[in-house]
Amino acid sequence: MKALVIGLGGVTNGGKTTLAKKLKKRLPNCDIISQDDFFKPESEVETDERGFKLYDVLDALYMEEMVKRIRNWMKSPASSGVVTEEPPNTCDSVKNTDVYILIVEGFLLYNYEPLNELWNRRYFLTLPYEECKRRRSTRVYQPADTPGYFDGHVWPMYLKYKSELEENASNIVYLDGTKSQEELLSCVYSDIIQELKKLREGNQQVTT
Ligand SMILES: Nc1ncnc2c1ncn2[C@@H]1O[C@H](COP(=O)(O)OP(=O)(O)OP(=O)(O)O)[C@@H](O)[C@H]1O
Ligand SMILES: NC(=O)c1ccc[n+]([C@@H]2O[C@H](CO)[C@@H](O)[C@H]2O)c1
Repeated sequence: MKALVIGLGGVTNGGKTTLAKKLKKRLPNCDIISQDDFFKPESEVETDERGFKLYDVLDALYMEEMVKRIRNWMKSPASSGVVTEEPPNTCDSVKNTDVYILIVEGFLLYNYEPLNELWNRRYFLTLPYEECKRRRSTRVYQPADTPGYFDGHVWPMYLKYKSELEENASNIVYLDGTKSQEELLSCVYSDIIQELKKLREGNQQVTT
């Protein structure tokens, strides 16, 4: 059995969750793990001297639990309940596939060492400051952003993380999050199909 582990990272409100759900609908045997499900409870998240809760750092997340969840999936993808009906709108090259696909979506995926060896392919959605701030202002988190939170914590942490990636991490496919949902979907979908084909061709080489 073969598995593909896809990272869908990027800026807050970049459209990660939206894109992951659309991909799942079009790909066979596809499951999603969301980093947002691993946030610590508010009482365990540190507060800085300005009174900002420090949510946009790895310390705010139960990362070991997330790695365990991913590794469990990899041990036995078929038993995680993802065996799906053939998606009606998928293309021929993924029909009758024995490949399982895991999409891990989240805002801090590529600066956590234990995850680095797991990815088959990594994407990163970006947004310019204005658009990110606009989208974020329409969302209500629990707890809600306090005044100045975006400019004082969220955006600076994102810039720091992104510049670390640009310096250290290779093979990340950057995506412009201002593109339409359809365009992003078709770009990432066809790229994943190429990865599936590579896996299949790899299979053939082994068996013939
Ligand atoms: N391509 C797009 N163009 C315009 N708006 C989009 C696009 N994709 C998503 N959105 C909108 O942007 C907002 C954020 O989307 P989404 O929740 O998918 O982002 P996210 O990256 O998962 O955010 P976070 O991880 O911070 O919760 C939503 O209101 C969504 O409808
Ligand atoms: N899910 C949460 O517990 C939570 C609480 C407060 C803020 N956030 C924000 O989620 C984004 C990642 O999706 C980060 O930018 C956090 O600020 C999440």
